[in-house]
Amino acid sequence: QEIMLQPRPQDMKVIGKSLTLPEHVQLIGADNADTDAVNILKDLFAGRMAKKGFKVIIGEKGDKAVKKYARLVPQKPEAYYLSIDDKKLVLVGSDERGTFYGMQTVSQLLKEGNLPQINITDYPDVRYRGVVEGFYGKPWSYEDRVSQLKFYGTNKLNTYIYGPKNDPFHSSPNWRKPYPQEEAARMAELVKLAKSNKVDFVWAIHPGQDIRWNDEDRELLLQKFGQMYDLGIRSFAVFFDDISGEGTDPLKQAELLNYIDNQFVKVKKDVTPLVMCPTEYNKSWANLEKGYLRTLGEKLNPSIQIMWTGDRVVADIHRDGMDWINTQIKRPAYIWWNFPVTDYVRDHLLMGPVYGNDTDIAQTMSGFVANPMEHAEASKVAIYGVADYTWNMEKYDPNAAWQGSLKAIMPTNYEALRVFASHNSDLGVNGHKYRREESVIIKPVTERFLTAFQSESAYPKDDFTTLEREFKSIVVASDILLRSKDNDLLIKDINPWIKQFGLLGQTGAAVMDMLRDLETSDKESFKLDYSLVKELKEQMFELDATNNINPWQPGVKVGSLVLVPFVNNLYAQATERYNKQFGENLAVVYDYCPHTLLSNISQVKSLPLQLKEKTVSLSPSNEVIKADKDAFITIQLLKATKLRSIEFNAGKANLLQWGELQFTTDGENWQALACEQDGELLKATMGKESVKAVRFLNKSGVPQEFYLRKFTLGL
Ligand SMILES: CC(=O)N[C@H]1c2[nH]c(C(=O)Nc3ccccc3)c[n+]2[C@H](CO)[C@@H](O)[C@@H]1O
Repeated sequence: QEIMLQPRPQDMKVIGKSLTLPEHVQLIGADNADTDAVNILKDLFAGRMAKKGFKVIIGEKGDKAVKKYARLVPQKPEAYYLSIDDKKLVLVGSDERGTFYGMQTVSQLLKEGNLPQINITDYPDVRYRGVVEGFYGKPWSYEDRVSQLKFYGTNKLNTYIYGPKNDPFHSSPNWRKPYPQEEAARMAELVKLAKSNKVDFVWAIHPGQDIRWNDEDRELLLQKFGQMYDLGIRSFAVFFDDISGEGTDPLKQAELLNYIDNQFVKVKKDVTPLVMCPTEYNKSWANLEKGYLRTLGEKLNPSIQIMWTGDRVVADIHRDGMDWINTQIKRPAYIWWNFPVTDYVRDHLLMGPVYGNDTDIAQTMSGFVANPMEHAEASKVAIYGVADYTWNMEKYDPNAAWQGSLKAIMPTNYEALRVFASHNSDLGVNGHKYRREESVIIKPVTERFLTAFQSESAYPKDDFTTLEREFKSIVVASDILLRSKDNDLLIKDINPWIKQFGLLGQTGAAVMDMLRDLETSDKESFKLDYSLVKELKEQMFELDATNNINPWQPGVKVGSLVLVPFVNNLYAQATERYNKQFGENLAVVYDYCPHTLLSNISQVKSLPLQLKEKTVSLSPSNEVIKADKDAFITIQLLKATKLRSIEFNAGKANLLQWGELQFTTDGENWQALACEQDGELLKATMGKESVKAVRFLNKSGVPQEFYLRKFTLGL
């Protein structure tokens, strides 16, 4: 059976049949070998230690115990040589981390009391590998970080950069202040845990927005680094991203960083190379004439690492982009990869595979850290992938890593998590124009099915079965995840999304039932299923409106790229088909809308309201609308809301001669809206009031005819 290790080793050969774990194990070299590695070893072989028995020889290059094997260890940082045969286990690290990582591999190899006979020569491709907690929004909790640091140790990631934008003591103006006692103590505990997992805890400071280029601030910054050093931190970063003003001066930035490097890093001697995030941290912002990057490249001490997000703020990393930036900064860039961060799409979860970065660029970068979601556990899917990608880049397999991550995060209910994650991986429309694949397997089935259904040809029955089965698997997956004990932190954190996912599964299953009712001409069942879908959509709307409230992207979106549009489309198409087949007039609703259309015009009253991206709009009608005197068309909102815009187009340039746009704040007293007419389009001037309803009224006292081209409220 193929041995799958995480991350994938550089070279592995099975050399014989599996061994049953020997009853007696004789440790050789443990006294000098890496303590953390020896602790793992002693845990694995607990109760089997003896003076004689199966030899376990462990140590780092230079240790006497492993001298005869030293030549087999690659001359690279964090490398190890591991050999297991029927007489002995030999583990030699090029350094302590290498031995530790070798023990992580032994832990994975030991399954149900058996060990394979195997030779492994292994080392990481990328020097600094891990995570930058660098997002806007709610910082990770202490519990989150404990779980993360252990996960990094297991997955051979060696870097955690602490830089949460919303930590007041990380950024302006309180970067100058020490952490309060309790927070400092928690930080010190995390630093200890990081150390025992061979993770560099890099504390980042973000001073640029208000830093003054003077001795006082320079000393205050060194003082803060000194306080963090006293908490046990031995790795430091200075971020100059997302700032404006004096702090963006590259010469001043370089002078400050060199000063820190010379007066702190080099003086302390046990501090790792300084890391900095530049203000121009992606190619789309680079101003070559100003020479910001060139200045940093020329002036910054060579040991200082310069971070880079790629061709854009959110981008996958490619060879040409790496060659470009490395020329500019005169050193290999240290990648800050803005994935799976969702602080700009907070209503979505990104739990799909890590893919899209070139796999022939390991030698072009000094580091690669991922900026995660505020959802720490859910971010482990991507972090696991980054661990595999940065350890052995050329052999990286996105899907294998993705499947492995799901098993690592939820070993028992892995299949339920796979269903959930497969439909929650795209970001939706966003300002960075960064998208991901989603629902990859079912996507072609939905497209083929909808095309067939729309063309009124018989849809493929096996596609019907596939879709029906997928929706049922979604309902089952949601139920299993909600009750799973595999990973309480994860289930608690993404609970609203799991519930929403279950509702989506029920909605999809009910739409498929509507199609079956059409097939069997079962009108009553169709109307029941139609109502069930309407009810489920209202529940999804309600869940979306009352969870994950935030000023940026509130709500809880699931399956937004493929499944939700498919279900909405099919619901509308099936209703249209029903109305045509049975001469009925059920509202053809695409997407649930909590707001209400009121009208005394029969042609208008059953038109659906659509709610899309914070805009409520009445579906336009192609027919001529006959409006008696005092006829009205009203959009009534669920609750009084300040509006961004009101637009009305009736296909008439003289509209204001007989009609009027009005609003009410209480649903009873109406006031005229000041409007400007641009051709046929009426645009209201917005006031400060919260509006309960807007209506168009025929106040001419005589019937009028017009077209309903647009009636839209911007929320
Ligand atoms: C280096 C970096 O990406 N910095 C921040 C950052 N900055 C931006 C910007 O888009 N910044 C920006 C855009 C336009 C104008 C000023 C700043 C995105 N991000 C990340 C993703 O949202 C965010 O997590 C991160 O803290």
